[in-house]
Formats: sequence, C-alpha cells, structure tokens
Amino acid sequence: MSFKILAINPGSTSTKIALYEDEKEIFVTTLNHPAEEIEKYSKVQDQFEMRKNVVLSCLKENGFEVKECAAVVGRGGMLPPVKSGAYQVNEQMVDRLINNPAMEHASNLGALIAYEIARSINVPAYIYDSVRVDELRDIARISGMPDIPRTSTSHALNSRAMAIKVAKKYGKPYSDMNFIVAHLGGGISLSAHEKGQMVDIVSDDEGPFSPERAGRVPCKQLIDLCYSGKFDKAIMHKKLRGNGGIKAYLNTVDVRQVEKMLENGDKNAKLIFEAMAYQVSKGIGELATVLEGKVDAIIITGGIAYSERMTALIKKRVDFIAPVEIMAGENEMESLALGTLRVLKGEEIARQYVE
Ligand SMILES: Nc1ncnc2c1ncn2[C@@H]1O[C@H](COP(=O)(O)OP(=O)(O)O)[C@@H](O)[C@H]1O
Ligand SMILES: CCCC(=O)OP(=O)(O)O
Repeated sequence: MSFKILAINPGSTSTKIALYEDEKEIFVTTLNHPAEEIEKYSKVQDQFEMRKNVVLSCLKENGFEVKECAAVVGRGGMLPPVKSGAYQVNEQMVDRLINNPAMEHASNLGALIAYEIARSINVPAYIYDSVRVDELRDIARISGMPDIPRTSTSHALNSRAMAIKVAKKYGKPYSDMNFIVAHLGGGISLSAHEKGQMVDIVSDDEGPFSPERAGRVPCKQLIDLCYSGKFDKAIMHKKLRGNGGIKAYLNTVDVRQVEKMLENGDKNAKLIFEAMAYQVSKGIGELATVLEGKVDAIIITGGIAYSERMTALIKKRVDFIAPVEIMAGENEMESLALGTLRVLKGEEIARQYVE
C-alpha cells in the first residue's frame, strides 16, 4: 500500500507545495503571491482563504485529486515551544495560530491550510519540525533580563533534516553526533545539535544579519531609536525583519546580486558580504562553546550555501573547529513529506498538541 502526501510550505511571498507518493516526489511547485496581493491583508492570518484557494486551483489545474491524499502536512508555525517531530493539527493548534501566535509569520498558515484541506477529505493533518521546536537546555534559557527568557525559534525543519543526512553520510545515528548547523536563507539561524537534541540556537535576532534581517544589533541604541519618535512599532519591526541586513545596506535581498556588485568593484558590497560571513562565523564559534568543542561537523545549508565565495569565507574562519559540510539549498518539502510518511507507516508517533 502506498501513501500520497500533500505538503504545504507558506513563505512570506510564496507558497511551496509538493505531492509525494511514499518517498517519491510526484509534483512540486512554488506559487508566487504578487506583493500587491499580499499587501491587501493587514494580518498574515487573513491570507488564509486566498492561499488555500491558490493551492487547490494549482492542484486541479495540474490534474491532481486532493482526495487521493492520505494526509496533508504544513510547515509548523509560531506556536508556543514544541518538541521536534510530528504533531497532529487539532482545534487548539488552529485557535492558537489564528488568535494568539507567538509571532506573525507566513508559516502560521501551514497548519491552517493543511487542516482545512485534510478535513475536507477526512484525513489527518500534521506539522513537522515546527519553527518553534524547543529543546534548549535550562542554562540556555537565561537571557540576562528576567522579563525576556530565551526560547527557540529557528529553521528547525531544514537544519534537523540536513544534520540527519550528514549523520547518515558519516555512518552514525544522528542521536550519536554533535553538529553546528548554519541555515543561510532570507533569514539566518544557527543551531547546536548534541546527540540528536537542538540544545541551543542563535536565532535570527540574536546573531548574524541576513539578506532581509538585521540580526543582533546594539540594544541600547535600538531602544533609543524606538523612542526617537521617528518610527512607529511596525516600522521598527520591519527594520529588524524584512528591511534589515543586506536589504538595508545594499537594497537587495539577492546574494547573487551582491556577488555581481562586488565583482564589478563595489567596495561597500564587498564589505557587507564579508561582514555577513564574519558574523555567521562568530555565531558558529559561539555554538562551539555550547558543545565544549566536541563538534563532529559544521553544516552550512540554505540558498546562500550555493555561494562558494561565501562558504569559503566562513570555512576559513571556522574549520579549525570541525570539518565543514556544505549542504546547499533547503530540504523542507521532502522533510515535511517524509516525516509524515513515517507517521503514516507507524514508524514515528505524532504528538497531540495541548495548550
Ligand atoms: N546560487 C546562489 N548563489 C548565491 N546565493 C544564492 C544562490 N541561490 C540562492 N541564493 C540566495 O539565497 C537566499 C535565499 O535562500 P533560501 O534558502 O531560498 O531562503 P528562503 O527560503 O528564506 O527564501 C537569497 O539571498 C538568494 O539570493
Ligand atoms: C527563524 C524562524 C523561521 C523563519 O523565520 O523562517 P523564514 O526565514 O523562512 O521566514
């Protein structure tokens, strides 16, 4: 018996969908949402109907019958801290993501769309390795300000999947190895994996800047800017996420574009490009202390890992710590589908989400 699985991964400007039959990808596509469409909605949650309809129309146009699916899986959104692996989507999760998510984020729509489609065909909906997977050690939760405990928000889905792949390459179980994973996409996060647990992270506002995010900035100056009267709260948030990082310095979020600029002799582009590599390396160094130097490999993944110039700069600074494995691109659709397949086959148990 084979299982068809529909995977849905909403991003800020697109929704990726994939259909799998067991381990085999039978269809994958990226549905782009024009900026003028997205701008119509004041909240991410309000995009639900529009994105769901785009997904269903696309499947229909390509001749796929949703009712053949044994399950639907969505990228897990900004829930309260959750464990790694699969959760079955239920009313409590839906309520949380609609009414009180930890943060507005496109991934919040993953569970919602999966649940609605799954319900219409009477099959279960899941999320897998949510962005809020939290396996932090207690010591990692201390921020220095009791009002702001640290929690875990990261690119857990791709980071864990790549770590599991590298463990396989080394011929050992993931649960026997220690890794530092740097996910370098539009947003950047880093994670320390100790014997199969993500024991600490450097999130997208605690470390390196990225194509569209500011990363860690000097706190005192940030407070002054917030109270300067020049910017409202929404604009300040945009300065951190959306209009920060490379976009703020160079007016692009495309690292390939930055490489063209520096090839054409743009000294500022070169400085910003090198600063990003420098900051990613610092983050890796920070997490090496979490693992007390016992690091089997440093894994560099995400779209920017396609840039040999970038990975060479990082490698030069960190390969004294451990071997560097480049795993360019991201593996999110496959990770969602294969995680769900393990649940359907009974090889893994999906948790029930409880508030
Ligand atoms: N071949 C490449 N060389 C350099 N950068 C690349 C390449 N391919 C993609 N990127 C960069 O990767 C970033 C997007 O990474 P990705 O993992 O797709 O992120 P997201 O899923 O967050 O959009 C962009 O800055 C893009 O320019
Ligand atoms: C770091 C949390 C997850 C996240 O921000 O994902 P995207 O970079 O895909 O927006």
